[in-house]
Amino acid sequence: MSPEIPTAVDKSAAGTGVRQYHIGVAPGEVGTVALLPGDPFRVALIAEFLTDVTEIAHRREHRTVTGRYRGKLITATSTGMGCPSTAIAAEELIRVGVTSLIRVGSSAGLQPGIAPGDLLVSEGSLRNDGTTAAYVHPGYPAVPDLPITVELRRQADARAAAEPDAGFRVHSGINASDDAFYAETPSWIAELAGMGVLNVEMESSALYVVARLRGVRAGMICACSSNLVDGTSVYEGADTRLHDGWRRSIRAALDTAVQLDL
Ligand SMILES: O=P(O)(O)O[C@H]1O[C@H](CO)[C@@H](O)[C@H]1O
Ligand SMILES: O=c1cc[nH]c(=O)[nH]1
Repeated sequence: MSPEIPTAVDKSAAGTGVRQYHIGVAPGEVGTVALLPGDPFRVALIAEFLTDVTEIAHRREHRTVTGRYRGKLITATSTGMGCPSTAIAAEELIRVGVTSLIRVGSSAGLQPGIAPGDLLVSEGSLRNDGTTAAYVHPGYPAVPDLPITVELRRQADARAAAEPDAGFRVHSGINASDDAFYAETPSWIAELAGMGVLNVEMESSALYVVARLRGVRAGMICACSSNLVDGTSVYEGADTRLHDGWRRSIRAALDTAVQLDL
């Protein structure tokens, strides 16, 4: 029998009600809903839609602003790339009072016909990451909040209807969350596509699992950056379609926050 080792720190209780160690945000500085891009530079893009913008903190990859959209207080915090930093950002935002988390990401299409700039609403995430394995059983599903998901789809469709000549489409389905961008081999991409997985990104599985475990709501809408099966790519060279997709996904997330009063 191994001896019981006493521990001084219980992380499940650590840091509640104080300025957070990684994201640098304190209770009272955030709204109840947060939009989560991966890239700190896209926090500024979200801020363009807000009034009364205040930068709260910028530590490591986590930049946070608050502002108002149609009167509602909105927080935007970047997660950085991948599940480890996303889980930290989600845990710390929840500790300071956020109850709804909407990722506004970029993601690669895995089915033919998904084009750069198209909008992708997540109905669930295949957990190909290490972080969620530290939290839950292998069979535990990574699923978003249903009302948020349905409203994201409705708002995305409304954006497409409002811009009939813009040439983008809306898709929804299961995505994968991979840990390793450059370890996505042709055979892994084909396997995901063969299972009907719609798109791949790197954060939503952690976001959904942490949200479920902590009793808050989460969802995701992405803009397509490239298509890994038909080869339409914006990885090499500038392309305005991804940027336009980000703006539309942010608008759909903000309107979802207002419509559901998150
Ligand atoms: O643009 P973001 O939101 O960071 O999302 C995608 O982009 C990064 C990879 O290029 C990963 O973080 C992936 O999930
Ligand atoms: O956005 C992403 C994430 C994973 N792999 C990709 O090709 N793109």
